[in-house]
Amino acid sequence: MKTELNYINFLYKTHSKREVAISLSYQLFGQDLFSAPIILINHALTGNSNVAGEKGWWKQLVGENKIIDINTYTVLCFNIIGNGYDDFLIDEYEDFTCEDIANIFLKGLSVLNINSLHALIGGSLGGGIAWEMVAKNPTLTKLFIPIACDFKTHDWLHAQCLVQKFLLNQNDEPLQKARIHAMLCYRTPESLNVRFQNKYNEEQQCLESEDWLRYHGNALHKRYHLEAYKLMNHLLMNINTDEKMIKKIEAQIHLISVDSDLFFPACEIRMCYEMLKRENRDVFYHEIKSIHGHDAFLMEYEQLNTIIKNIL
Ligand SMILES: CC(=O)SCCNC(=O)CCNC(=O)[C@H](O)C(C)(C)COP(=O)(O)OP(=O)(O)OC[C@H]1O[C@@H](n2cnc3c(N)ncnc32)[C@H](O)[C@@H]1OP(=O)(O)O
Ligand SMILES: N[C@@H](CCO)C(=O)O
Repeated sequence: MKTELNYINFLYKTHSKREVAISLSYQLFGQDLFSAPIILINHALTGNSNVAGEKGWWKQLVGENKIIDINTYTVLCFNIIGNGYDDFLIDEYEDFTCEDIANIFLKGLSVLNINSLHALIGGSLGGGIAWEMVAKNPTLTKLFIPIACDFKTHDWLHAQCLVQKFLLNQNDEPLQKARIHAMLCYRTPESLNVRFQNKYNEEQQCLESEDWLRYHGNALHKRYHLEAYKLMNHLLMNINTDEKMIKKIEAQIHLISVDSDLFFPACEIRMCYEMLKRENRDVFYHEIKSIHGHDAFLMEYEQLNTIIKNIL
């Protein structure tokens, strides 16, 4: 499957009052627009609009005869502006918050004449942006499915992103080192200890776990821009959805957490569920059981497939 990048161009004034020429890129998969229900998927930190097909980051979930079946749905995915996938980078990244990205995605939907969605799904940072979108437009979607994320950045997440910021702003392999620290936030002690068992890699003269971390640092360095990572980290630090507005969301809400998530802990997502329940929202809570932590939403496909199949 090969789908092209499309662009929507407009001027946008950020919350910080900077006017920026935006070129919002997106990809469409499956059925032609307006011939089928539309599912918008918001990508996570280092993801992009290429959600399905050979190199699709969620090809286990999205595709022909997959749970998100492109024979049934039109799947739309925007690139978070400045992620570099469309060669567009942002230097003044601190001008943007998740609220700005939500406004930009909503403008994109409006330019495409999409007034309502069958489902809005977002993982991690993409889920944070999705929360900001539904808070701004409570009738936007029939189903709202935020995965491994919350409607705001809590202290713990902010603290991890602060360490990321320190690493990204120093000169010695900034992106590689930040990714190595981030991998520890995306996994758990048990995930690493069970997998690597203190095994030593004779060739590399280091623990297998260290080799794996270095591999991931270098792999991201090869495929990602430092400016883009700084922006994404800054956005993660600035998810700040208006709590009053989320109580007005009309969609059926399905919160999906990972029981071992160190980044967006399940206990916070459960608290959000309780709060929405008290407000009589149509809300459900699902939990992925995994030793792998936050990244389980990219690993535990059997569980995720079952959960999402029962929702759609
Ligand atoms: C969510 C979004 O919006 S998109 C972003 C999602 N994608 C990413 O985060 C990309 C980075 N990838 C990852 O973090 C992980 O690969 C995951 C989460 C996708 C899967 O995790 P795991 O199942 O633990 O995979 P793991 O990290 O061991 O291996 C991934 C690849 O790295 C390779 N690899 C891992 N460690 C090493 C090493 N030490 N030396 C060489 N290669 C290695 C594996 O062989 C594998 O290669 P393959 O994909 O060609 O088969
Ligand atoms: N590991 C994933 C998810 C982080 O939330 C990424 O790099 O995008």
